Amino acid sequence: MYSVSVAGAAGVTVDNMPYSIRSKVSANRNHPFRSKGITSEAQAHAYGDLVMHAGHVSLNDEIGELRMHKNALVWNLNADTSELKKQEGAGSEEALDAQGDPRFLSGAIDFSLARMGFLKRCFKDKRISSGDTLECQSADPALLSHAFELHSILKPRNKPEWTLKTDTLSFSSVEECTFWYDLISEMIRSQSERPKKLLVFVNPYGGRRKAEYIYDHYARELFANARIDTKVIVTTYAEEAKDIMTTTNLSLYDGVVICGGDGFLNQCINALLSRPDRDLFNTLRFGMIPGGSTNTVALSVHGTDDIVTSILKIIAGNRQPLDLCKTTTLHGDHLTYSASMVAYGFYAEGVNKAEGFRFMGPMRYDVTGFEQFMRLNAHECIIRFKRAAPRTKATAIGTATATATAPAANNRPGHKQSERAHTRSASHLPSSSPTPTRTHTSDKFSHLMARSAETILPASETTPSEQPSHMNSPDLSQWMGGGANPHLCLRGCKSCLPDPPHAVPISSVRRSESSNSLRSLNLGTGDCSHKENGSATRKPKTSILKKVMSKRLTSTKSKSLGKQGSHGHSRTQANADTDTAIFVARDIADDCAETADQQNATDDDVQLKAHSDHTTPDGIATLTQSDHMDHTAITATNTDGSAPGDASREASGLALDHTTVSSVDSSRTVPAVGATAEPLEESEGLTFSDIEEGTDADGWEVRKGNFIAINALSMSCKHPKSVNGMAPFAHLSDGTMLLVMVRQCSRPKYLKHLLTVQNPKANHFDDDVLEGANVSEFEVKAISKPSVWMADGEVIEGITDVHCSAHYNLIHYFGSRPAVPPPTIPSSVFRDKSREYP
Ligand SMILES: Nc1ncnc2c1ncn2[C@@H]1O[C@H](COP(=O)(O)OP(=O)(O)OP(=O)(O)O)[C@@H](O)[C@H]1O
Repeated sequence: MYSVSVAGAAGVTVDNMPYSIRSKVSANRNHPFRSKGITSEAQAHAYGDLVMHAGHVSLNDEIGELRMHKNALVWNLNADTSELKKQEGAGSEEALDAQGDPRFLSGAIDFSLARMGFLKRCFKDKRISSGDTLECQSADPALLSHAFELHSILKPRNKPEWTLKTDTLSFSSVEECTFWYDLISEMIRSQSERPKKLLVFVNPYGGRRKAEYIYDHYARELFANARIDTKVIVTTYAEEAKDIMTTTNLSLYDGVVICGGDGFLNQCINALLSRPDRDLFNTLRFGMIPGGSTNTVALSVHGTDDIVTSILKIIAGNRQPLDLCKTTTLHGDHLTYSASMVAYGFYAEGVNKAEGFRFMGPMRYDVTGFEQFMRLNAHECIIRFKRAAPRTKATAIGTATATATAPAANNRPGHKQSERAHTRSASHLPSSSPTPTRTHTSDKFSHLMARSAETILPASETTPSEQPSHMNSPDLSQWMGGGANPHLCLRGCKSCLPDPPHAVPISSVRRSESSNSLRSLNLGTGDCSHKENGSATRKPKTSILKKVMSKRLTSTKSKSLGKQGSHGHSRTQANADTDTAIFVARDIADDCAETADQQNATDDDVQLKAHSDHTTPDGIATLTQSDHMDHTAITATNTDGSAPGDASREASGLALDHTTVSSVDSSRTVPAVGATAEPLEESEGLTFSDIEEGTDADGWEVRKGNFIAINALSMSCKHPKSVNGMAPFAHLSDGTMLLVMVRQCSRPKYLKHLLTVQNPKANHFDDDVLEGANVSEFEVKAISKPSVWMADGEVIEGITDVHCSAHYNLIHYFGSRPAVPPPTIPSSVFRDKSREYP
């Protein structure tokens, strides 16, 4: 980014020069290229030899090419570049003399709107036709050869929309002109973050089915002028983007851009993370040109769903790390990753039903939302969640740096696993995580780092006091995990954490274990999570993995027993260390199991063995990891040869059954929404009434009852109808998500809640029907009347019981947070009519 003072625009941030498009065509900043019915994006400014870019023009749906030829501007209708080249070589241009009209000749070679209108009339009158070439001599070639156009991006401080600005710079000599042209070109080239090659997927099916139009009329020209090479694929079937994403060599691209909605983006993200070389997520960026129904991700990240803003952020090469939520079954079978929202109940059912009303466009959500409201189903379930402690940049930097300076012993060859485990535990989980983080990394050091980080970090550009007064309500701290001062995720956000200095391994994606996991509950409700379907029917994990998981249970035995009153002693240090090793082992095995179905790792990979230093009284954990991150195997055996975990299950008194992973009854069908599960009284093991609300032995909080909606939001989830979003204070990259639980209530109360969500001046967390918690993990087990789950607007078929965990900075997005809060008036209410697509 460079700040260059140009004539009449002092201090403008010059971000992109090679545009050949001028926004003066339209007074409407959001649609700079639309005016008077002419969909022309052509403002070809050809100045002598310094033709910046000719670009494409469209006139009456005809595509043409503008270019300079011997000091004359040539407009060749319907000619593609190869055709032009051929013509040039053969010198066979057939010029149509348009000199008869003085308007055409008088204004030099600036094809302003009037001239485009004139050309349009010519076209209509059949004075010119497709394939004709127009030639026009410059009125003042001497002047024009000493000037060029500078195109810059304006980033207003008082609104989130970015706009284009064009300045014509004239110089007194060709030398001076060339000097500045070269200098600015060099400055632009030195912006290393700008993408050079993009893979673009256009979904002609999503939203109002205008994605192709949006891409052609907004993005194509801008990308071409910014010299970004694009491979554009307009999808022809639902899973095409996923198929291409899993087979294409993505290392050729700087980013994947979708022109569509959140569901389409979700598909591409999941496709990347399912690849063997998914480490690409460290470098590859995702971008979104809003072309779907809600475009929540673009709205939440940029603060606006303005198409031009999204495109300009891609061109500028902005990089915004995003947390993802990973959803698995309670048994750990991977389901999906989501960037914005995971929902159960009200919203998920609404989205599910809305699929049948796609022809209505975004309005389908209103229709099904109304139907949902009239039904107002509540779903009986148990929710367990682990609150995330408020994090600050300071503490995060402390842990990240502490990680980077891990003890040298871990860096020695053959100790690769320990190193990985260390990295993960220290930097990618919320600090409140009870997982086996290496707390032995000097607390004093972390403390010092935290202090120094506080000193060096720039203050947030937007302090809470600058935000609207209703955003500072002290009541809001109740759902922030207590203590944190809630503030919006704006530029310079204080809660979002800096990207760690090291690459984030995918294996940072982990879930923590707790002995009271809901999967261990056998309430006789029928496990609805195992319907045969795409992702839900993944192969069960290896028996080795089961052993390790059971091993983990064994190690937590004393804790469980303590709860039961059989043994009151606390765990020994040896046991705690074993936990660490086994936990790490389980984590790697998780990765292994996840990737096993998606790839066949080559057998000739060099295997590195890392043996855990920790020997337990009842077992040894052995890790075997290949050089390749995803080629990992793991073994764990009890010294007595028995199946690990059996003892713990017997002793704990809970019907712990982690081994059901391999004994899933795949013939089970999913209960229909609203169906009642088996009565609890007749079930084996625990009954629903045995579960108590409050905090369990693992420190997780438990809620039970009838819930209308359970939503987990990784970002503010702004929506055209909810200008602040469902979670106004959620953050893009703080490693947490906001869990929102809406209990059963009367229709008027729920209506009030829905209206409050839409009211930008109200705080819907004041509603007593709702409880919010900033969490790092949660799990839900349906008891009766099971509903459906949805991730980023895509329904997860056949799943009712899930485990979700927040994962810090898992992908990078072409975007940046806005500097200012969203306007207080919902854009949907006063939407500028000119923003509607034709
Ligand atoms: N050519 C196609 N034909 C049919 N379906 C498609 C095609 N291309 C993509 N899809 C599917 O369309 C679905 C919805 O797309 P998208 O998310 O872009 O729109 P949306 O659902 O209207 O918007 P939003 O998610 O913002 O509400 C995706 O799940 C995707 O798999």
